[in-house]
Amino acid sequence: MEPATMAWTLAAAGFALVYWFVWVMGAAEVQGKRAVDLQMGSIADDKVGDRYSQYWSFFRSPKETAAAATAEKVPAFVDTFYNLVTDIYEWGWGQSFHFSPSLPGRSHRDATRVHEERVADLLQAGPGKRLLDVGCGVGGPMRAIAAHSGSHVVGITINEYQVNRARAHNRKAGLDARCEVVCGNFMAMPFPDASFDGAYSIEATCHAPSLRDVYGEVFRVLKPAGLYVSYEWVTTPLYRADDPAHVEAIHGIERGDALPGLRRQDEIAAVAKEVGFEVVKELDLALPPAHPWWTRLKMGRLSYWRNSLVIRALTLLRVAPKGVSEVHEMLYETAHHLTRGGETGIFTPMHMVLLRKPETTTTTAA
Ligand SMILES: C=C(CC[C@@H](C)[C@H]1CC[C@H]2C3=CC[C@H]4[C@H](C)[C@@H](O)CC[C@]4(C)[C@H]3CC[C@]12C)C(C)C
Ligand SMILES: C[S@@+](CC[C@H](N)C(=O)[O-])C[C@H]1O[C@@H](n2cnc3c(N)ncnc32)[C@H](O)[C@@H]1O
Repeated sequence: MEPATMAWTLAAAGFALVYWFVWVMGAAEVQGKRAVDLQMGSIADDKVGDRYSQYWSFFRSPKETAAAATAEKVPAFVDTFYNLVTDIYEWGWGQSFHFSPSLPGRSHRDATRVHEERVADLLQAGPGKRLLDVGCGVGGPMRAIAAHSGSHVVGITINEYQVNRARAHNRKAGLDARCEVVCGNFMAMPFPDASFDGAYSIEATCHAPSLRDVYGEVFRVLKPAGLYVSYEWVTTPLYRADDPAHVEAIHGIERGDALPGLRRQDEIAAVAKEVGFEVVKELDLALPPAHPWWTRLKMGRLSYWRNSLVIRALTLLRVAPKGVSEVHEMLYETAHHLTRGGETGIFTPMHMVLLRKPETTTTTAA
């Protein structure tokens, strides 16, 4: 072969390989985000590195920092985290930012949908009902629940970038008339008292420095007899604070997921009762006969490696902002800690509580 022909053939093959690797393989499981579209939320490209260091500085705060001062900073720290990870999550996981028990012989997408529809069924949702999604992400669960039940869903997230992504997805799915998204803090919600028939939170309230504050707000905005379902991230009774391997896994989960501190399983219902809820049902959905939720993380190892290469190449070509690689590495590590948490049984991301606001509430004088 002529050297020139050889060079052209190699160049064409190289181009085809890069195209396949980045545009085809690199697309999200639920198409919508491609590697070439990765941004860092609303952070300007040249500020990604700074924000990433800022994120880590939260975990380096001096011990003597008053707990209250740290708690005040949590919403801004969580907002920064979601600016950094939202696109990578969408690209590598899909539009629902949570886990689900795996369903043998069925896709991740099916398992995710079933876990979300369970919420709608527990809430007895239906047409004419107005539901609140507490910590809605980019709205994967909201769309599934609105489509399954016919209800109207209002979602709240602290992250403005997610609000825009969620609204765009709602429009694209033709569900924008029944799915609304609001930017705000779920510990001080911009909704009137008794304005929702039901509410749910999927793997979101673990970001709150005080569960009492979120549950108290949900209680306030629910109508009397309204139901609330929450899937909580907690440590299980198998967790031993004197086992260094346990501590490492739990700290790894907290650091890689913007958590001010994981709660114990038995704290959840206690807080719910304190704010006035009746506990209708409480169950760890990760327990057998459910199939492991962490197998999806384990099976993804090959694609993480591919994703890492794609991100490095795009950063080098200046298509993706600098700093994305570091964030991706952090998530890779987090996946390892989450898997350890699941395999050892010391952690669950799906401790489910079904709560009811009593028909009549008595207000106690202060
Ligand atoms: C509820 C929360 C988020 C839970 C999960 C949706 C995410 C937790 C860890 C994330 C991921 C880890 C590894 C990434 C991988 C290296 C990358 O190539 C593709 C994306 C990942 C799979 C990413 C996807 C989302 C998670 C599974 C928390 C924050 C409370
Ligand atoms: C892991 S994501 C889960 C999103 C969604 N429930 C899902 O399953 O796809 C957690 C969500 O909680 C939101 N969140 C965390 N702290 C918040 C706060 N203080 N106020 C409002 N939203 C918050 C985040 O912005 C994010 O949307």
